[in-house]
Amino acid sequence: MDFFNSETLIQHGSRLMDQKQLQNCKAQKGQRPEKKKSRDDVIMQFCYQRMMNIANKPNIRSAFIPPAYPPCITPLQDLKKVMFSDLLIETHHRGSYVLLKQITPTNTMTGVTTIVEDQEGDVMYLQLFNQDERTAEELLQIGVLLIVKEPYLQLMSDGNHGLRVDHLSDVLYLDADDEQGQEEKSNSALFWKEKGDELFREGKYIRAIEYYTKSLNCDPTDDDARAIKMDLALALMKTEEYDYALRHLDTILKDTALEDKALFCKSQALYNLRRYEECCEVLKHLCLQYPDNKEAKVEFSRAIQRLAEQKTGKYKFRELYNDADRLRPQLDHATYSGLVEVRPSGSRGRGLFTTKEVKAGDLLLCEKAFLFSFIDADKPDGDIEVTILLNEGTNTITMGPQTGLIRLAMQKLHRNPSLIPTVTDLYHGSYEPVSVTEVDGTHVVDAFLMGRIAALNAFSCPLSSRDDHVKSMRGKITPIDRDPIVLSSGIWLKASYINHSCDSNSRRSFIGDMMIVRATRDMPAGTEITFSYKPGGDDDYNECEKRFNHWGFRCECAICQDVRATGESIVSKRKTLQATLQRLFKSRSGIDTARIESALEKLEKTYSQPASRVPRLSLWGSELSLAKVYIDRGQPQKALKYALKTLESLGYAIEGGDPRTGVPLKIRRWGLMFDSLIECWIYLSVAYTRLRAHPRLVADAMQYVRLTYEMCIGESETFDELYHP
Ligand SMILES: C[S@@+](CC[C@H](N)C(=O)[O-])C[C@H]1O[C@@H](n2cnc3c(N)ncnc32)[C@H](O)[C@@H]1O
Repeated sequence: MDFFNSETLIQHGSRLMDQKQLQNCKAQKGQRPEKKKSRDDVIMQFCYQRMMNIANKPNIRSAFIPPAYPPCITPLQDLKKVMFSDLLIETHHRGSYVLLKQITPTNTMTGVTTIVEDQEGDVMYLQLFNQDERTAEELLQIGVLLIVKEPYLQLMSDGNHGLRVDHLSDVLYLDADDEQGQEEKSNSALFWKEKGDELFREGKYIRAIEYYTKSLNCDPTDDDARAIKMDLALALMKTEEYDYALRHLDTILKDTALEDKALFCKSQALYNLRRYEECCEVLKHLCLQYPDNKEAKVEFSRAIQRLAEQKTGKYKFRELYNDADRLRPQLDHATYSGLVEVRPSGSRGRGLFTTKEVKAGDLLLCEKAFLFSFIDADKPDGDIEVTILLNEGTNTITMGPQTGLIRLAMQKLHRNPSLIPTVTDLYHGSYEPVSVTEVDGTHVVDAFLMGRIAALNAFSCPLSSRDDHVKSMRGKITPIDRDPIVLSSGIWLKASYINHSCDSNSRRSFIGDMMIVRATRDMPAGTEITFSYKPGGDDDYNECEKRFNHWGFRCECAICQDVRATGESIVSKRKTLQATLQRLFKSRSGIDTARIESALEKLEKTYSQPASRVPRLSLWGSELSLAKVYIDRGQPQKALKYALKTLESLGYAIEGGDPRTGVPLKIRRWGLMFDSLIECWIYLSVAYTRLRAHPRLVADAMQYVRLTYEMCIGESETFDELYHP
């Protein structure tokens, strides 16, 4: 089965959407669940499902996302304890909580599932979504006590009833010793520290943190407290809870015995939070105070490199490619955003604007993904897992790597709450999140808010724009026809403020999880940067109206406005002519250039506005194909004509370039940017060579090949490897 065939997946998703389960749920809403199965039957069924899941890992996992519901913001002490027998189907039990004991191992599917019992011995499925695997592995063990706040009882697809938890702060993991294992009780700080050390050595960092925290609560001496905090900070670094590590480290930095260890740990926490300036300060101090610390020197030079990238936007792109591994595309590089800032953008909300004048090709952003999820497409089909999420609230289907982003976001923010405001500030439409940010000592991150943010801000992307370009050069993929099930998806915080325009002035490209945005036009300071969210044409009136429904806006760029003003019948004539042209280019009896030229003339007549005002999206592709035909047939004059026409149709204004006069070729006004324009400029240079034009013209055309490559691929360091000048 071809997992990247989106049709198959969409059909699979639609079938699930139609499932009777949804109707059943609605019909039973508010009812008390019927007890059809005995406790043993429920446990046996679960264990069987778990065994099957382990034995034949399914390739497609699917899950329903219920209509949005807010996280619990009431402290536990104000909630009332209830039992399973009090719960009603499809109901959020506001003001209540259930105390549960885990009685089976876990089964990991789209969420983590286990069987729990309440204090009356009734059993039920518990489904925890957005949990990370490490927490599930370390904390969810048979015998563990949990509290689920404001429980939500669902009818599951297999007919069983289950508690569903989406928000991480709605589950509290109790200390099992509170209710059992009394022999483990101790008031000795060192007893708990030793237990923590043991768990740390076993790599069970979450539990080690639990024990170090217990140890600190047992009134250790000042010296012991500092040592425990150091161990705690090291465990927190392992679980990527850098904010919390910093909090503890700051209290022990005065301890001379621990200072270098604590400073080093602090520098690493700051580095991981991408606070490079502060990180450099700490490492500078550390290197001065402890000149023998070799590791600190290495880290200092790494942090200095990041800071330089952040400040200057100078990257060694070759290094980025070397670092970007198919299996580890997350790169260790800093974000540069020196020429842009977020400002209000009228009816478009906020947008990203230039702060200085920029030239076509200038680097506007080189941004490290905040979140990144990918599928290794080189795996055999049988090993690829695809998740499909069916959203009952918005009636939408999400699949592929984007489905992992919500879980990643929840975990990252849960571990590092200092990052929450930047993420929750991203556009989330009309979704209204709860205003409480902390409850029961835990930060509240709304899973449905993250869902909206991911849906409206995530971009799908290739793992390398350059590799894609090479593949498309070899005819393996056509960028425009790319299957919508792409292989990676991420959220880039700054780039999330870039609004869409079909008539855009920038291009984004990717190396691993770094997004590179370059200007494709000369722009004065204060220009709003736009790029295209979704490729589209100007030959489908209805599509033009609906293309951005997902994002909740209608594009008002010059191209879309012109499609509307042109009217449905002329616009659909474009489609017919485009189909004719495609047929003519594919004709087995040979390409009839006269007929192609005549169809192109007719197509040109469907446009009433000059191309400099409204680029002609239906025209340029065929003009470029015709230029290639003329190059192949040794007719350089005609090739030159159609290559120049291609540029003109995309809104470019070209000066000079006449092979007879040799007046230098210069772009007076930049138009729309597409990868295929690299080819277009190559045809121009070939045509000039064959026409024996002044060598300056060949050089001018080649200079634009390089610049176009830089805009589309993100860098020009690798240009010469592909295109020898
Ligand atoms: C990724 S966000 C872009 C930043 C957003 N404007 C903000 O205020 O944070 C996408 C949202 O921006 C708005 N948007 C983007 N392009 C637009 C356009 N051309 N016209 C109107 N709204 C647009 C839509 O609301 C869309 O859902």
